[in-house]
Amino acid sequence: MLDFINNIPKAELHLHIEGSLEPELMFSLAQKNNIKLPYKNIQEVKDAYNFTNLQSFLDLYYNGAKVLITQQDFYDLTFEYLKKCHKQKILHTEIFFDPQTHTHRGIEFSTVLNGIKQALNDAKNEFKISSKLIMCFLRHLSQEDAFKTLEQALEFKEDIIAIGLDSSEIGNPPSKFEKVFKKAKELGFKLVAHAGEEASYEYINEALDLLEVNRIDHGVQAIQNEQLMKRLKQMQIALTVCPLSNTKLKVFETMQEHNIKKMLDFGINVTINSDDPAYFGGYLNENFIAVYKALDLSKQQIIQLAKNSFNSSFISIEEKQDYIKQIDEFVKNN
Ligand code: HPA
Ligand SMILES: [Zn+2]
Repeated sequence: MLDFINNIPKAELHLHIEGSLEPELMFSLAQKNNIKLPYKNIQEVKDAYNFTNLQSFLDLYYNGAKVLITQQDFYDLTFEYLKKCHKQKILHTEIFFDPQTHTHRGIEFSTVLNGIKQALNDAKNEFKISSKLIMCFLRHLSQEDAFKTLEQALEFKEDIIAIGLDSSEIGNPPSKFEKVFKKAKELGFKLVAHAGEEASYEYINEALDLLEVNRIDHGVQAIQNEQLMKRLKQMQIALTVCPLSNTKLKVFETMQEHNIKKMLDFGINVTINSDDPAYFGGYLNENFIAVYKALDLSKQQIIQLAKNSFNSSFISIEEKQDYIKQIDEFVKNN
Protein backbone atom coordinates (compact mmCIF):
# COMPACT_ATOMS: atom_id res chain seq x y z
CA MET A 1 0.00 0.00 0.00
CA LEU A 2 2.88 2.42 0.71
CA ASP A 3 4.21 1.95 -2.81
CA PHE A 4 0.69 2.51 -4.11
CA ILE A 5 0.42 5.80 -2.15
CA ASN A 6 3.87 6.97 -3.19
CA ASN A 7 3.26 6.34 -6.88
CA ILE A 8 -0.35 7.22 -7.54
CA PRO A 9 -0.60 10.44 -9.62
CA LYS A 10 -1.72 13.34 -7.41
CA ALA A 11 -2.11 17.11 -7.22
CA GLU A 12 -1.25 19.44 -4.36
CA LEU A 13 -3.60 22.39 -3.72
CA HIS A 14 -2.32 23.85 -0.44
CA LEU A 15 1.39 24.57 -0.31
CA HIS A 16 3.00 27.80 0.89
CA ILE A 17 6.21 28.18 -1.08
CA GLU A 18 7.83 30.01 1.87
CA GLY A 19 6.94 26.96 3.97
CA SER A 20 9.04 24.70 1.75
CA LEU A 21 12.25 26.46 2.85
CA GLU A 22 14.37 23.63 4.26
CA PRO A 23 16.83 24.52 7.06
CA GLU A 24 19.78 23.66 4.78
CA LEU A 25 18.71 26.22 2.15
CA MET A 26 17.81 28.71 4.90
CA PHE A 27 21.39 28.48 6.19
CA SER A 28 23.08 28.72 2.82
CA LEU A 29 20.97 31.73 1.76
CA ALA A 30 21.58 33.43 5.12
CA GLN A 31 25.32 33.03 4.62
CA LYS A 32 25.22 34.23 1.01
CA ASN A 33 23.02 37.24 1.80
CA ASN A 34 24.74 38.07 5.07
CA ILE A 35 21.64 37.63 7.20
CA LYS A 36 21.86 36.71 10.85
CA LEU A 37 19.74 33.76 11.94
CA PRO A 38 18.87 33.09 15.58
CA TYR A 39 20.28 29.55 15.24
CA LYS A 40 23.88 28.27 15.42
CA ASN A 41 23.34 25.24 13.22
CA ILE A 42 20.76 23.15 11.36
CA GLN A 43 20.06 21.00 14.39
CA GLU A 44 19.11 24.11 16.36
CA VAL A 45 16.65 25.08 13.63
CA LYS A 46 15.03 21.67 13.74
CA ASP A 47 14.87 21.75 17.54
CA ALA A 48 13.07 25.11 17.38
CA TYR A 49 10.25 23.60 15.28
CA ASN A 50 8.23 22.65 18.33
CA PHE A 51 4.98 24.48 17.90
CA THR A 52 2.08 25.03 20.29
CA ASN A 53 -0.35 26.73 17.89
CA LEU A 54 -0.50 28.55 14.53
CA GLN A 55 1.09 31.78 15.80
CA SER A 56 4.10 30.00 17.32
CA PHE A 57 4.79 28.61 13.84
CA LEU A 58 4.12 31.85 11.95
CA ASP A 59 6.71 33.71 14.06
CA LEU A 60 9.47 31.34 12.88
CA TYR A 61 8.09 31.11 9.34
CA TYR A 62 8.22 34.88 8.79
CA ASN A 63 11.67 35.04 10.34
CA GLY A 64 12.94 32.24 8.08
CA ALA A 65 11.61 34.02 4.98
CA LYS A 66 14.00 36.94 5.64
CA VAL A 67 16.85 35.01 3.97
CA LEU A 68 15.06 35.29 0.59
CA ILE A 69 16.44 38.36 -1.19
CA THR A 70 17.19 37.87 -4.89
CA GLN A 71 15.20 36.47 -7.81
CA GLN A 72 17.58 33.51 -7.82
CA ASP A 73 16.73 32.82 -4.15
CA PHE A 74 13.02 32.56 -5.00
CA TYR A 75 13.93 30.39 -7.99
CA ASP A 76 16.01 28.02 -5.85
CA LEU A 77 13.31 27.80 -3.17
CA THR A 78 10.64 26.95 -5.74
CA PHE A 79 12.73 24.56 -7.80
CA GLU A 80 13.70 22.55 -4.69
CA TYR A 81 9.98 22.06 -3.96
CA LEU A 82 9.27 21.06 -7.57
CA LYS A 83 12.02 18.43 -7.43
CA LYS A 84 10.17 16.95 -4.43
CA CYS A 85 6.94 17.01 -6.46
CA HIS A 86 8.66 15.06 -9.22
CA LYS A 87 9.83 12.41 -6.74
CA GLN A 88 6.38 12.17 -5.12
CA LYS A 89 4.30 11.82 -8.31
CA ILE A 90 2.73 15.25 -7.88
CA LEU A 91 1.78 16.02 -11.48
CA HIS A 92 0.05 19.33 -10.76
CA THR A 93 0.55 21.85 -7.96
CA GLU A 94 -1.18 25.10 -6.97
CA ILE A 95 1.30 27.17 -4.98
CA PHE A 96 0.59 29.96 -2.48
CA PHE A 97 2.95 32.87 -2.15
CA ASP A 98 2.78 35.73 0.36
CA PRO A 99 4.05 38.89 -1.39
CA GLN A 100 3.57 41.11 1.68
CA THR A 101 6.09 39.01 3.64
CA HIS A 102 8.66 40.22 1.13
CA THR A 103 7.50 43.66 -0.05
CA HIS A 104 7.37 44.78 3.61
CA ARG A 105 11.12 44.04 3.78
CA GLY A 106 11.83 46.09 0.68
CA ILE A 107 11.88 43.21 -1.84
CA GLU A 108 10.17 44.05 -5.14
CA PHE A 109 6.98 42.18 -6.03
CA SER A 110 8.53 41.38 -9.44
CA THR A 111 11.62 39.81 -7.82
CA VAL A 112 9.42 37.34 -5.96
CA LEU A 113 7.09 36.56 -8.82
CA ASN A 114 9.71 36.25 -11.56
CA GLY A 115 11.87 33.88 -9.50
CA ILE A 116 8.93 31.60 -8.74
CA LYS A 117 7.65 31.78 -12.32
CA GLN A 118 10.96 30.81 -13.87
CA ALA A 119 11.16 27.72 -11.65
CA LEU A 120 7.59 26.73 -12.61
CA ASN A 121 8.49 27.07 -16.28
CA ASP A 122 11.63 24.96 -15.88
CA ALA A 123 9.68 22.25 -13.99
CA LYS A 124 7.07 22.21 -16.73
CA ASN A 125 9.82 21.54 -19.31
CA GLU A 126 12.01 19.25 -17.25
CA PHE A 127 9.46 17.23 -15.26
CA LYS A 128 6.14 17.91 -17.08
CA ILE A 129 4.68 19.29 -13.83
CA SER A 130 1.79 21.70 -14.40
CA SER A 131 1.14 24.49 -11.91
CA LYS A 132 -0.87 27.54 -10.90
CA LEU A 133 0.00 30.41 -8.57
CA ILE A 134 -2.23 31.70 -5.77
CA MET A 135 -1.40 35.06 -4.18
CA CYS A 136 -2.35 35.24 -0.48
CA PHE A 137 -3.12 38.33 1.54
CA LEU A 138 -1.78 38.30 5.11
CA ARG A 139 -4.89 38.59 7.27
CA HIS A 140 -3.06 40.16 10.25
CA LEU A 141 -2.46 43.19 8.01
CA SER A 142 -5.15 45.66 6.93
CA GLN A 143 -7.57 45.39 4.02
CA GLU A 144 -6.00 48.59 2.70
CA ASP A 145 -2.64 46.82 2.49
CA ALA A 146 -4.33 43.93 0.69
CA PHE A 147 -5.75 46.40 -1.85
CA LYS A 148 -2.22 47.76 -2.47
CA THR A 149 -0.97 44.22 -3.01
CA LEU A 150 -3.80 43.46 -5.43
CA GLU A 151 -2.82 46.59 -7.36
CA GLN A 152 0.80 45.38 -7.59
CA ALA A 153 -0.39 41.99 -8.85
CA LEU A 154 -2.29 43.42 -11.80
CA GLU A 155 0.87 43.69 -13.89
CA PHE A 156 1.22 39.89 -13.46
CA LYS A 157 -2.43 39.02 -13.75
CA GLU A 158 -1.83 36.30 -16.34
CA ASP A 159 0.51 34.48 -13.95
CA ILE A 160 -1.85 34.37 -10.97
CA ILE A 161 -4.96 32.18 -11.04
CA ALA A 162 -6.43 32.95 -7.62
CA ILE A 163 -6.35 35.08 -4.50
CA GLY A 164 -6.08 33.51 -1.03
CA LEU A 165 -6.05 34.54 2.62
CA ASP A 166 -3.59 33.23 5.22
CA SER A 167 -1.64 34.05 8.43
CA SER A 168 -3.07 34.59 11.95
CA GLU A 169 -6.66 33.40 11.80
CA ILE A 170 -8.24 34.09 15.19
CA GLY A 171 -9.39 37.71 15.36
CA ASN A 172 -8.95 38.27 11.61
CA PRO A 173 -12.22 36.94 10.14
CA PRO A 174 -12.98 36.72 6.43
CA SER A 175 -15.38 39.70 6.80
CA LYS A 176 -12.30 41.96 7.27
CA PHE A 177 -11.45 41.34 3.58
CA GLU A 178 -14.91 41.38 2.00
CA LYS A 179 -14.31 44.42 -0.22
CA VAL A 180 -10.92 43.38 -1.56
CA PHE A 181 -12.18 39.87 -2.38
CA LYS A 182 -15.15 41.41 -4.20
CA LYS A 183 -12.71 43.49 -6.26
CA ALA A 184 -10.53 40.44 -6.97
CA LYS A 185 -13.59 38.51 -8.16
CA GLU A 186 -14.56 41.36 -10.50
CA LEU A 187 -11.03 41.26 -11.91
CA GLY A 188 -11.52 37.57 -12.75
CA PHE A 189 -9.42 35.88 -10.07
CA LYS A 190 -10.59 32.65 -8.50
CA LEU A 191 -10.83 32.81 -4.72
CA VAL A 192 -9.77 30.66 -1.77
CA ALA A 193 -9.30 31.36 1.95
CA HIS A 194 -7.87 29.67 5.01
CA ALA A 195 -10.89 29.20 7.28
CA GLY A 196 -11.72 26.94 10.21
CA GLU A 197 -8.09 25.91 10.77
CA GLU A 198 -8.06 26.85 14.44
CA ALA A 199 -10.81 29.50 14.55
CA SER A 200 -14.53 28.78 14.67
CA TYR A 201 -16.51 27.00 11.92
CA GLU A 202 -18.34 30.33 11.51
CA TYR A 203 -15.29 31.63 9.62
CA ILE A 204 -16.01 28.93 6.99
CA ASN A 205 -19.58 30.19 6.55
CA GLU A 206 -18.22 33.74 6.29
CA ALA A 207 -15.67 32.74 3.66
CA LEU A 208 -18.46 31.14 1.62
CA ASP A 209 -21.08 33.86 2.14
CA LEU A 210 -19.00 37.06 2.15
CA LEU A 211 -15.88 36.16 0.14
CA GLU A 212 -17.60 33.67 -2.21
CA VAL A 213 -14.54 31.41 -2.27
CA ASN A 214 -14.20 28.42 -4.61
CA ARG A 215 -12.32 26.33 -2.03
CA ILE A 216 -11.72 26.37 1.72
CA ASP A 217 -8.16 25.87 2.98
CA HIS A 218 -8.12 23.60 6.06
CA GLY A 219 -11.81 23.80 7.10
CA VAL A 220 -11.45 21.04 9.67
CA GLN A 221 -13.57 22.94 12.24
CA ALA A 222 -16.60 22.37 9.98
CA ILE A 223 -17.23 19.22 11.99
CA GLN A 224 -18.47 21.42 14.87
CA ASN A 225 -21.65 22.22 12.93
CA GLU A 226 -23.85 19.70 11.19
CA GLN A 227 -25.64 22.25 9.04
CA LEU A 228 -22.29 23.41 7.64
CA MET A 229 -21.21 19.81 7.04
CA LYS A 230 -24.37 19.28 4.99
CA ARG A 231 -23.76 22.53 3.14
CA LEU A 232 -20.19 21.55 2.22
CA LYS A 233 -21.36 18.13 1.07
CA GLN A 234 -24.19 19.55 -0.98
CA MET A 235 -21.98 22.23 -2.65
CA GLN A 236 -19.03 19.83 -3.00
CA ILE A 237 -16.76 22.69 -1.96
CA ALA A 238 -13.23 21.34 -1.70
CA LEU A 239 -11.44 21.43 1.65
CA THR A 240 -7.65 21.44 1.31
CA VAL A 241 -6.80 19.59 4.50
CA CYS A 242 -3.21 19.45 5.83
CA PRO A 243 -2.91 16.58 8.33
CA LEU A 244 0.73 16.92 9.49
CA SER A 245 0.26 20.69 9.82
CA ASN A 246 -2.81 20.11 11.98
CA THR A 247 -1.02 17.79 14.39
CA LYS A 248 2.17 19.94 14.51
CA LEU A 249 0.08 23.04 15.31
CA LYS A 250 -2.04 21.12 17.86
CA VAL A 251 -5.33 21.49 16.02
CA PHE A 252 -5.51 17.75 16.78
CA GLU A 253 -3.34 16.25 19.51
CA THR A 254 -2.75 13.05 17.55
CA MET A 255 -3.32 11.86 13.99
CA GLN A 256 -5.74 9.24 15.37
CA GLU A 257 -7.98 12.14 16.42
CA HIS A 258 -7.93 13.81 12.98
CA ASN A 259 -11.37 14.11 11.39
CA ILE A 260 -10.41 13.77 7.71
CA LYS A 261 -11.77 10.22 7.43
CA LYS A 262 -15.07 11.26 9.07
CA MET A 263 -15.45 14.07 6.56
CA LEU A 264 -14.58 11.77 3.66
CA ASP A 265 -17.12 9.21 4.90
CA PHE A 266 -19.72 11.98 5.25
CA GLY A 267 -19.29 12.78 1.54
CA ILE A 268 -17.33 16.03 1.75
CA ASN A 269 -14.83 16.78 -1.01
CA VAL A 270 -11.60 16.64 0.99
CA THR A 271 -8.03 16.65 -0.32
CA ILE A 272 -4.69 15.99 1.40
CA ASN A 273 -1.92 18.60 1.28
CA SER A 274 1.38 19.48 2.99
CA ASP A 275 0.93 23.22 3.85
CA ASP A 276 4.51 24.03 5.02
CA PRO A 277 6.41 20.76 4.55
CA ALA A 278 9.83 22.03 5.67
CA TYR A 279 8.34 23.01 9.03
CA PHE A 280 5.85 20.20 9.62
CA GLY A 281 7.98 17.14 8.96
CA GLY A 282 6.78 15.89 5.61
CA TYR A 283 5.79 16.49 2.01
CA LEU A 284 2.61 15.25 0.38
CA ASN A 285 3.29 11.51 0.44
CA GLU A 286 4.27 11.67 4.11
CA ASN A 287 0.90 13.31 4.79
CA PHE A 288 -0.96 10.56 2.90
CA ILE A 289 1.00 7.87 4.73
CA ALA A 290 0.50 9.42 8.19
CA VAL A 291 -3.28 9.52 7.63
CA TYR A 292 -3.36 6.06 6.10
CA LYS A 293 -1.51 4.58 9.08
CA ALA A 294 -3.44 6.42 11.79
CA LEU A 295 -6.94 6.14 10.32
CA ASP A 296 -6.69 2.99 8.25
CA LEU A 297 -7.84 4.48 4.95
CA SER A 298 -8.93 1.98 2.33
CA LYS A 299 -7.32 1.75 -1.11
CA GLN A 300 -10.58 3.13 -2.52
CA GLN A 301 -10.25 6.17 -0.25
CA ILE A 302 -6.67 6.80 -1.38
CA ILE A 303 -7.88 6.74 -4.98
CA GLN A 304 -10.76 9.05 -4.07
CA LEU A 305 -8.38 11.55 -2.43
CA ALA A 306 -6.08 11.51 -5.47
CA LYS A 307 -9.03 12.09 -7.82
CA ASN A 308 -10.42 14.84 -5.57
CA SER A 309 -7.09 16.66 -5.81
CA PHE A 310 -7.29 17.01 -9.59
CA ASN A 311 -11.05 17.54 -9.71
CA SER A 312 -10.80 20.40 -7.17
CA SER A 313 -7.92 22.14 -8.95
CA PHE A 314 -8.15 25.21 -11.19
CA ILE A 315 -7.20 23.39 -14.43
CA SER A 316 -9.56 22.90 -17.38
CA ILE A 317 -12.08 20.05 -17.59
CA GLU A 318 -10.02 18.47 -20.38
CA GLU A 319 -6.86 18.54 -18.27
CA LYS A 320 -8.78 17.06 -15.34
CA GLN A 321 -10.07 14.23 -17.52
CA ASP A 322 -6.56 13.54 -18.71
CA TYR A 323 -5.16 13.32 -15.17
CA ILE A 324 -8.08 11.15 -13.96
CA LYS A 325 -7.37 8.81 -16.86
CA GLN A 326 -3.77 8.55 -15.65
CA ILE A 327 -5.03 7.59 -12.18
CA ASP A 328 -7.37 4.94 -13.63
CA GLU A 329 -4.53 3.57 -15.69
CA PHE A 330 -2.27 3.45 -12.64
CA VAL A 331 -4.94 1.69 -10.56
CA LYS A 332 -5.50 -0.90 -13.27
CA ASN A 333 -1.82 -1.81 -13.16
CA ASN A 334 -1.22 -1.67 -9.42
O1 HPA B 1 -1.40 26.89 7.94
C1 HPA B 1 -1.33 28.12 7.79
N1 HPA B 1 -2.31 28.89 8.26
C2 HPA B 1 -2.28 30.21 8.12
N2 HPA B 1 -1.28 30.85 7.55
C3 HPA B 1 -0.27 30.15 7.08
N3 HPA B 1 0.84 30.55 6.44
C4 HPA B 1 1.55 29.47 6.16
N4 HPA B 1 0.91 28.38 6.61
C5 HPA B 1 -0.24 28.77 7.18
ZN1 LIG C 1 -1.85 27.02 4.80
